[in-house]
Amino acid sequence: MERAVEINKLIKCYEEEPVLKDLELDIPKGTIFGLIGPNGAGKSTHIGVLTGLLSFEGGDIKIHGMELNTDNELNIKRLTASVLQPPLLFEQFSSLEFIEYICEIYEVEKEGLIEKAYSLMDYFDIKDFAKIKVNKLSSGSRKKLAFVTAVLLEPKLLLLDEPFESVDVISIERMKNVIRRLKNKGVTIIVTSHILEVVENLCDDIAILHNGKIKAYLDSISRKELQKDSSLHEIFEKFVEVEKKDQIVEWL
Ligand SMILES: Nc1ncnc2c1ncn2[C@@H]1O[C@H](COP(=O)(O)OP(=O)(O)OP(=O)(O)O)[C@@H](O)[C@H]1O
Repeated sequence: MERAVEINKLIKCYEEEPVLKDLELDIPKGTIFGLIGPNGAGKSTHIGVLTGLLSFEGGDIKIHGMELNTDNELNIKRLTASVLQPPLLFEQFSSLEFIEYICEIYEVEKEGLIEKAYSLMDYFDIKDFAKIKVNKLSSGSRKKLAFVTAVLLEPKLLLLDEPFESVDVISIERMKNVIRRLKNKGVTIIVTSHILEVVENLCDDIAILHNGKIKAYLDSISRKELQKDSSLHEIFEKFVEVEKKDQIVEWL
C-alpha cells in the first residue's frame, strides 16, 4: 500500500526536552487517520512538524515519498493544507480576502474560485461573514473559515488539528461529510480530536499517542478485533494507562 506519510525515529524537543521520542508512524494514502491522545501528548506538535512550521531534531519524515527538508519544502507545501489549533488567520482581512490571499499564495486556479468559496461558506453558515473582518468572528466561525480555506486549496494531504473544537454539531456533521468526500477523491486526512465518538465514526485508522510515542495503531482489522470487547474509550484508557481516581477532591 502506498504511504502518504512515513515517519522514522522522529525526535522533537522544546528547549532540549523531548516531546516526540523516536516516533514511528506510516499513514496509508487515501485514509482518514485519527490521532488521539491525552492533553500534552504531542498531537499538535506532531501536526506542526508535518506542516513544516516546526523544526525537528532527529529522524526523518517523507510525505508522498519526498523527504521533508528544505529542498522539498515547496513541493510538499503544494500538496498539503492544514487547520491548526488555534487556526492561523490574518485578523485584519475579511473572511473572503483571507481565502483569496491564501489561495493566491498556493496558486489555486482563479476561475470559479469565488463561487466555490461562497458555496462552501454557505454550507458552513459563514457566508454572511464574507465581508466581515476575521477578528470579529466567533471561535467556531474561525475554525470553519480555516477549514473552508484548507479545502479550497485542494490538497492531497489535509492536516486537521482539533477541527471540531468550538464547532456546533450541525457543522461538525458537515465537516465530516466534506472529509469523507475528500477521502473518496483520494485525499489523505490526518485529524486530531478529543471527541472519541467522532473519531470512531469518521476515521479508518486510529493511532494513540502518549508520552511522545505511538502506543497503538488501530487499522480496520485490529479495530474490529479490539472493538468486539471494548469501546474506543476503554482502549484509549488501556493504552494511556489512566491513573484511577475514585474520589473527587475531598473539599468539594
Ligand atoms: N512552544 C512550546 N514550548 C515549550 N513546550 C511546548 C511548546 N508547545 C508545546 N509544548 C509542550 O509539548 C508537549 C506537547 O504539547 P502539544 O500541544 O503538542 O500536545 P497535545 O497533545 O496537542 O495537547 P492538547 O491535547 O492539550 O492540545 C506539552 O508538554 C506542552 O507543554
